[in-house]
Amino acid sequence: MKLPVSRQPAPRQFVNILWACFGALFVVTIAFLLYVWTEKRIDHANQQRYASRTLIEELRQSSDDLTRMARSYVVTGDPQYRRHYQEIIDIRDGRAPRPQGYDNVYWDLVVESGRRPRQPGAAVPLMDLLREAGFTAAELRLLTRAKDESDRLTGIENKALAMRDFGGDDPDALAAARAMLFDASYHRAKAAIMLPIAQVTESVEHRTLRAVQNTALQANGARLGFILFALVLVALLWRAKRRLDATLGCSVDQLQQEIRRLGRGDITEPPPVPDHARDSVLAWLAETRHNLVRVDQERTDALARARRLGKLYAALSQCNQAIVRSRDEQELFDSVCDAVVSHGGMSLAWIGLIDPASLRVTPVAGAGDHIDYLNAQHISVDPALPEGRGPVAAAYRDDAPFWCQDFGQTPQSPQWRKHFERCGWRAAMSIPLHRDGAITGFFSAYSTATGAFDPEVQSLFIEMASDIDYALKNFDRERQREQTDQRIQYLAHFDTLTGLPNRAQLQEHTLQSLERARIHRTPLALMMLDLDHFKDINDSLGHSVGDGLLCELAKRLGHAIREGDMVARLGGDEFIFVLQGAGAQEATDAARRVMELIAQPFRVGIHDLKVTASIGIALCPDDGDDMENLLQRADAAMYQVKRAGRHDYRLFTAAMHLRAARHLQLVNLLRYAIERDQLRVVYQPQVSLLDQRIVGAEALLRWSTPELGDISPVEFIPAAEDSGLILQIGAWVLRQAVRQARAWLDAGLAPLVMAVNLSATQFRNTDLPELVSQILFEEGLPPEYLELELTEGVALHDPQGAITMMNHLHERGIRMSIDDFGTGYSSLSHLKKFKVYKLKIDKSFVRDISTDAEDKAIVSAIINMARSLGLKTIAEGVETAEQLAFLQQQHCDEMQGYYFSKPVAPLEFQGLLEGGKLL
Ligand SMILES: Nc1nc2c(ncn2[C@@H]2O[C@@H]3COP(=O)(O)O[C@H]4[C@@H](O)[C@H](n5cnc6c(=O)[nH]c(N)nc65)O[C@@H]4COP(=O)(O)O[C@H]3[C@H]2O)c(=O)[nH]1
Repeated sequence: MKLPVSRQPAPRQFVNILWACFGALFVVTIAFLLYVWTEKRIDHANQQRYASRTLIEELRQSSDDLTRMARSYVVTGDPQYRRHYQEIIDIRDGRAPRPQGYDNVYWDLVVESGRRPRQPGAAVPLMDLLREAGFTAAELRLLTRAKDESDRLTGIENKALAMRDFGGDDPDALAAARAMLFDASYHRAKAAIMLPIAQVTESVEHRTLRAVQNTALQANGARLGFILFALVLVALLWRAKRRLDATLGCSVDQLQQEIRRLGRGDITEPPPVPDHARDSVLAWLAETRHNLVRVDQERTDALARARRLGKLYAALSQCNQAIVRSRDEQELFDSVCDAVVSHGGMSLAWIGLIDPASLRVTPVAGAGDHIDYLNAQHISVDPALPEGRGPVAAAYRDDAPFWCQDFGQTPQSPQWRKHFERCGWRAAMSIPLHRDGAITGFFSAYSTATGAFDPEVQSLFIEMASDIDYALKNFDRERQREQTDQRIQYLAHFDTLTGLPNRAQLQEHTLQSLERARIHRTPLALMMLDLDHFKDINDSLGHSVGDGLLCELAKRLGHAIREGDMVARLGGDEFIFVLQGAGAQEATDAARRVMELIAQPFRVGIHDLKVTASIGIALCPDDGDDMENLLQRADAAMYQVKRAGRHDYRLFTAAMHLRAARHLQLVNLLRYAIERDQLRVVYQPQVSLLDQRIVGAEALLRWSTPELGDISPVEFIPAAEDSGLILQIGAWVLRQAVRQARAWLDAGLAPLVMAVNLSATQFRNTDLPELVSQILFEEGLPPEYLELELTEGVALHDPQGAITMMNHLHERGIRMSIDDFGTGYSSLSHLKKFKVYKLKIDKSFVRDISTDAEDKAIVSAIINMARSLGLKTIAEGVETAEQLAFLQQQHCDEMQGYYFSKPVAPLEFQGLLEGGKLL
């Protein structure tokens, strides 16, 4: 890590001074060497001076010694002098070895015993030594002259010595010999030697002295230079030391000690830095220590944070594991709170759920210290309340995490502050939890450490909260899925409206019951129940009333069965009973009981309803041993009850089976009736009673098959309706009738209104107005010549739908009449809204009007009511003159019946038309 050092690095001056020191040291060294060299040169000059003098002295001394030896021998005749004399000459001329260190008086070489005190050296002629001794040429010339003079004197001396040798003790010879060595010529010869020697000596003295002096002068200069540079060096070193001290800021020892401390990792106390040393190594060291302390602190903080984060990551991991493992919210909340406290190092963690109505927050999970705090608190997010100003309320207000790093610095309601101080909490957080985008609760945590929620910790907690949100969403999804599964399961087995078992469960149950019956050879009854005229209730009072009735009925039926039996709803108002162990007797008893139950009025809303039911019963094994057969047969039995006037029960019989089989056969054949050209339309005249003219025709369908011959519409029209084939067949009839009306118009016959029966299925088909218009358009018949006959029941089943449909047809100019009027339960209020222009009085009333006073009254009432509503009336089934008379008397508008004509083929009808009046 790079430490932040506030000042510049060591000044350059110190280095410069150091370099100057090195330079000075170098110069001092050179000066010293120079000085030493000059000193050596002085020595050398002195040595040369001394050596020169010694050699010159040896030349002079040897001459003197020779003189002395020669005189001594001549005087004494002692041969040793004679030998010494010769040895001196031999040494001087290099014929005998020169004793070591010999440069002075010859006698130094001779002791009395004859023993020589010095070791012999090399034999070097004196002249050679002189030549090598560095004399100048002039000096060497003088020395050579002196040597030559010495050698000449040696000649004289040799003569004297020879005289002594040969003269012996002869006084003359002796005197002559002595004279030769002491006379003036001898002295002159001697002086001739000494003169050049003296000259040389003087010259050498001068020369060598001068050389010594010169060299001494140079040596003094070198010494001076050395001393000077040494002083400079000392000065520089002093400056360097000062600079070093200034740079270091303390002594090297102290610095070393400080660095050693630093090296040991001891950064506790930074060294004291005096003011003048603010820009020194010591200061930097102090700063470095300071920085190290800071870095160490930061590192410690980072470690602590990393540890805290590590704990929180562990808590997050635990939280995620809890999300994966928890089976429900409570387990999740408990686990998360535990994880945050035990792994995340928080003092307390809790989760509370909010009641949106009261804005109260109820803790549902918590862990950590002072958990009792939660239970004792009223927590709210209502800012109007004192308890609604805590962390949770703050998080709620902004729908965002709330962080409080230091309670001491945060304005909180005194109530919260008191609690937090008591519990030792310094920091807190609260994060809203969401469900479907709305706040559902809060995830809160408290810490005893100030600033515990730094950004990393915050983002971890936010992540944790979003994980909890995610888990809650998953729980919701799972719950929804379970509910959906249960719902699917329920829907798969139960009827949603009544809660009774549905067809699927009925099937399962019946199969099991049949199996049991087969194994135990016991009987079983299957009972089908259908409410009578339920549709009328549904249509007149609304579906909700109808549904209410079915629910009430289901309750009663549920109570009517024994344990082990079942009642299921197949749909609409159709219920099935499976009665185990029930034979004919038990089944009819059960049917009776059920009918009695149903006979009691039902209270649905404000309505008291009285209903009846038709029940068909099939028995196992007599009528079949599988569910399909038994159901078919119970249905057939019930159908017979319906046909027979309803409100009864009936056991299935073989005859019913035949009827059911016939029904099936009819449907099968009817499917191909059009394409096999088995259908035709006949027309029955409708006559005006005012002038007895044919004013209309009713189109009636006829069906004849090779297999079954002529089949009555009373039989096949219901089959066509049941099978849905009526839509196709009805459209075909409509087109035939319209086409026929157009043909008669085209034939120039008097215009008439063509009445065509519409079944309920056709009337409910929303495409009807378009179909009728299209046929009229395609066949070219104006709409006023068409009349659609609706049975009263058709209009009553869905009055509102009927009104809408009639309006649509009316807008297209198509007329409508109500067929079979009087058999249904027409509401006068509805009748007013119906866009019909004619009521057709049912033939059942007409049949007995001549004899039955009640029928007379009814027919009379219908005619009067129609008149008051501005509607025409037509009576059907008029067969007798009496009937006709009564109707005329009642001012009925039109009539239709065998009395005038049966339904006839088109050609025949055309004949009737062309015949004019029928009566
Ligand atoms: N006893 C007696 N009967 C008389 C007399 N005058 C007419 N009738 C019969 O009364 C029925 C009148 O037709 P409806 O009431 O609409 O009753 C019709 C009608 O509801 C239905 N139907 C016939 N053709 C069609 C059709 O094309 N479409 C639809 N939806 N229903 C049709 O079949 C029913 C029976 O039709 P039909 O057998 O043709 O029987 C006809 C007719 O032949 C009479 O003086 N005495």
